[in-house]
Amino acid sequence: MSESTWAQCLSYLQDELPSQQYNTWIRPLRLQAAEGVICLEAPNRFVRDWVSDRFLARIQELVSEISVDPVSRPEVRLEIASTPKSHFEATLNQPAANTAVATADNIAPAAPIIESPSFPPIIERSTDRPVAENMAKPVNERAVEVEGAIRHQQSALLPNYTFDSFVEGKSNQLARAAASQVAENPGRAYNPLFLYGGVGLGKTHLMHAVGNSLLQQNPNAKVVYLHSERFVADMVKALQLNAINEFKRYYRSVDALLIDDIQFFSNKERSQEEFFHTFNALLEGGQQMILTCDRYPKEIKGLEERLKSRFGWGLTVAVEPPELETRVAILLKKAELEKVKLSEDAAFFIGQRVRSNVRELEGVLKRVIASSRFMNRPIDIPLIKESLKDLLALQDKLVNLDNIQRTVAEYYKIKVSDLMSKRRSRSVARPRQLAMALSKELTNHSLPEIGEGFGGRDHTTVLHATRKIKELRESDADIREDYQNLIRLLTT
Ligand SMILES: Nc1ncnc2c1ncn2[C@@H]1O[C@H](COP(=O)(O)OP(=O)(O)OP(=O)(O)O)[C@@H](O)[C@H]1O
Repeated sequence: MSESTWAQCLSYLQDELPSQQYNTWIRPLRLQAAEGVICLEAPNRFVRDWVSDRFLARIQELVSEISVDPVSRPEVRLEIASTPKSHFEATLNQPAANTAVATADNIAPAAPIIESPSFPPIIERSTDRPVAENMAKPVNERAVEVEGAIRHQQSALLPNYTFDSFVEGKSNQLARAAASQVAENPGRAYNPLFLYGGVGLGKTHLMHAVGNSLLQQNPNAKVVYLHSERFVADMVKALQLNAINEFKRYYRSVDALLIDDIQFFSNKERSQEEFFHTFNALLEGGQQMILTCDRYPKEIKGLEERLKSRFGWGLTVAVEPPELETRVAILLKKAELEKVKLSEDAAFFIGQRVRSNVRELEGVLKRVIASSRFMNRPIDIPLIKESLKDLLALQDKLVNLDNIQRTVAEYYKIKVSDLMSKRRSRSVARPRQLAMALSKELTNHSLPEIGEGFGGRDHTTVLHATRKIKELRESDADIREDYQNLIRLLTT
């Protein structure tokens, strides 16, 4: 099969599947030329099994339809791209040390240092110490200095960011499953694990959960967590100290490298170059990498193509904003951790009103807990209303029936008056039902009020609409995606 037939097949799949599924499962597949068969390479076993269970039949069908010669229909085969051996297998049996971070003495044998073939100009320049001053220092001294500086700056893992304290829901199920597989099988399950999604949705939490679990299994493991800006700063420092080899050695000696918010590598060419080589060395050495980003790798502007494509070699998973049930479960869990009594009704009330992300949800809960302590009152709905007065007033102003109707009409390219009309054709009836369901979810209006706002309909019509949309969100990927997009448009 030619590249172009596969591209055609991809474009069908892209239309058929929600983007998250397409990006996670289909996009990483690579076509390998073979005679009479179509060999698709999956980056790892997990992707291969998943694609095989859920998408292979459809891929086969499409390939047969698209193929020029219908008689010799090629068979589609899925294989795993060859993966490196896990570095953890080699280090797991080493004696435990008191620290999870290497010292100059206990540094594990470094992965081969690949010198950059070309040396682009340094653009992430810093000016606090002239290079010449450091050139005079003996190499060992510089190495210790760089090691010390890096170790000093490196962030510690947060001990409370564990799998136990992470509440699972539909929005993060896949990411959590992938993270726990990485924790069980570092360097082998998926490398790198790439978590992406909006702010405050739990990417850092999951990343730390893997790190904490690795340290629990092997206290001697060198698990390094840092923000991408730290990597850039360390590199600049190393260049100033004329100790870039020590920098390379340090980062390549880790058992697991966790880098947060890699979108900050954007337009930092020298850092990308350095990271590219670190990445290759770690991958070759079977050392685990986990990366987070606020968007899908291919959408990061100012990032080299070769890095983008390498990020897809492991598993790329989205973390979505949590749905209501998960928001409520998170609130109950956080209250339990804080040893505070929170009824389900109260959690539901907050969860319905705070929808953007988990960090905001936590902030609101903290405010409510503080008010309850301050006023010495139990957490009930009147107390919540009082302590969140400003936020609720602002929300009422922002999300109302009017702007829900306008947003939905715009989204489906229909008129607001269609939503009010009695027209029953699918092209307006479905958007109308969605708009009603969103009104129920996002505003404090009662069913009769919503019915009234949609051309004087009965409250049972609104009830039917909300039930129908709930059902469709389970069974119809397009409706699920539309609903999430609309929530996002209306609440952020
Ligand atoms: N599913 C969850 N269960 C429990 N706590 C969660 C969950 N998701 C997020 N949190 C909490 O929400 C807060 C924000 O999460 P985190 O810092 O991991 O977000 P993030 O996706 O990395 O955001 P950013 O991109 O802004 O760094 C943290 O305190 C985290 O513990």
